[in-house]
Amino acid sequence: MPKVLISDKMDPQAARIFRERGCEVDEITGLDKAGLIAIIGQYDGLAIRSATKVTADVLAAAPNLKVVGRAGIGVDNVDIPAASAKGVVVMNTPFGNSITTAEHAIALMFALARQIPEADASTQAGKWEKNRFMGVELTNKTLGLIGAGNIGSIVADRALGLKMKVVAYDPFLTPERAVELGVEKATLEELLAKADFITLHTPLTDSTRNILSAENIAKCKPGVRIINCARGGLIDEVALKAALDSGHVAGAALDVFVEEPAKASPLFGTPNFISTPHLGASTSEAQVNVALQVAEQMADYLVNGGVTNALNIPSLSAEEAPKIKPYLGLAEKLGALVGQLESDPIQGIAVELEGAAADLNAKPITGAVLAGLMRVYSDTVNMVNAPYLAKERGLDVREVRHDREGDYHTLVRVTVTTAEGERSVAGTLFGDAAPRLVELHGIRMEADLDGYMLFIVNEDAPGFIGRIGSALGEADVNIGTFHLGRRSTRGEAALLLSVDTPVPEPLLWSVCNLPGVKRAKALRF
Ligand SMILES: NC(=O)c1ccc[n+]([C@@H]2O[C@H](COP(=O)([O-])OP(=O)(O)OC[C@H]3O[C@@H](n4cnc5c(N)ncnc54)[C@H](O)[C@@H]3O)[C@@H](O)[C@H]2O)c1
Ligand SMILES: O=C(O)[C@H](O)COP(=O)(O)O
Repeated sequence: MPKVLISDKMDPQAARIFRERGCEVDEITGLDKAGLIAIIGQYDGLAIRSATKVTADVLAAAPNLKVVGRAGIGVDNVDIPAASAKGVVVMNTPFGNSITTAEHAIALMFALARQIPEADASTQAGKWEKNRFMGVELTNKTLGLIGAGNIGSIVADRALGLKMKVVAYDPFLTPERAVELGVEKATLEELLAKADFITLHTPLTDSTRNILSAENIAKCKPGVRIINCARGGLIDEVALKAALDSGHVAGAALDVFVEEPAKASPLFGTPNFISTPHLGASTSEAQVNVALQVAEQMADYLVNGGVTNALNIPSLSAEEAPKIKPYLGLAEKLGALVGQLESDPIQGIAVELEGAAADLNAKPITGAVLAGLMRVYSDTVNMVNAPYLAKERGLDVREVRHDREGDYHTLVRVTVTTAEGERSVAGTLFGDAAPRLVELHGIRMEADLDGYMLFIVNEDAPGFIGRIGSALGEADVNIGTFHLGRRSTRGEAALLLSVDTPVPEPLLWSVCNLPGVKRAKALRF
């Protein structure tokens, strides 16, 4: 039974779903790095929010870990390249808290416009400072939206409802989408010059870090009010403090900080500055959404191999997963076959899909071929890290789909290129489920690739099969199945035998030395 650790505070629905889907689950929150490293080794899945940092050393201490699930959107607390290299799938829940976070941005915009937190504190202190708190209306003001993705679009919709004008800067926003959203597409410079309020809704990347730098803050309209419910690091906090002090920025509301938890900040105590402790996603509705979704997704992966909302592997819908699963088995076996057969370094690999296979998502099938191939060199390779390792090794990987109908209703062909040229193997699915080899190096041959096998290339000549049978018999190696094929009568032939026990090295040598044998390889599936 897969074992999952929930390491951040999560709605109890997550644990319930994990159990219902057949996973064992522990909830241990508040662990420091050493504490997490000490226990992570026992788990197949790790469910987190933003507090747990899944660093390379945490991953290194997690030999059984298969999936990290983020109950939320941002995955900047997960070292995705390190997870990919270790074959760990990283998933998030990209929509479950979007409305809630957009509402928090709108709430902070209102709070800034009417200085609600300061007015509240003053009133409760018995001051009744009616003349001190003069606000501004939102109606007819311009909201500058930096980032018009899921959350940004919801903010735009709500702001338009408040009769604001919305200008948006997002390099991926198409003119058509801008029209659909009812926003004016702008450059960053235009936005900074026009906006009365600016709200940030981008991830933290190299292109967005300090997008509100001292220089860009200086380009803003005097009296601008700034809201950040996305990620700390999008605003230069020191520059923001200076701009608040000078009055160039009339107010700022941050839910997120460069350093979190933000126990101290140059901004704290600044007039017209509002802060919340990363509460954007903290509503009961959003937390139920993300908890249910992350547990469903992780359990689906751990139990059925279904992949949804993964950031480092192509997704497989619940509908696709059962259809594609037998292909993954076939693809791994074909990859393992070519990986074991080739002695020369493989320079390139082509995965061709024909018939019914051509209608499927090729990425996971290619991932499985690469995993089978590279597992020959390392048993920690899987579908997740295989494409990364292949890229790292400079392997040229191609996917080809053929519309043509071949001899089989579905076919996967794997062709490898080495210094010696190209060689291919092909397989089909019998009854849409059972993987079956149907071609090996251009020779038609039907076989199950299973257990211990012996592959022999020889000259087709009378008496050869008897000699092989005797050699194996003398070494007490029992033959299970026997598959024969040849290019032409008395030409090159190939033999694929399944055997009950491993082929010992001395037997392999004596087979190689039999008259007519060109080469022989012991295989394992
Ligand atoms: N405060 C919270 O609790 C909270 C809750 C949920 C999400 N978030 C954060 O909010 C952010 C937005 O989430 P989302 O779901 O809308 O993400 P999203 O991926 O749907 O949208 C992000 C948008 O940013 C745009 N973008 C990327 N680079 C840009 C750049 N250089 N300049 C301008 N735009 C750029 C993208 O094109 C995309 O449209 C994320 O960082 C997420 O982690 C915070
Ligand atoms: O990216 C997110 O989903 C938000 O930052 C929410 O983070 P949290 O789950 O820690 O509240």
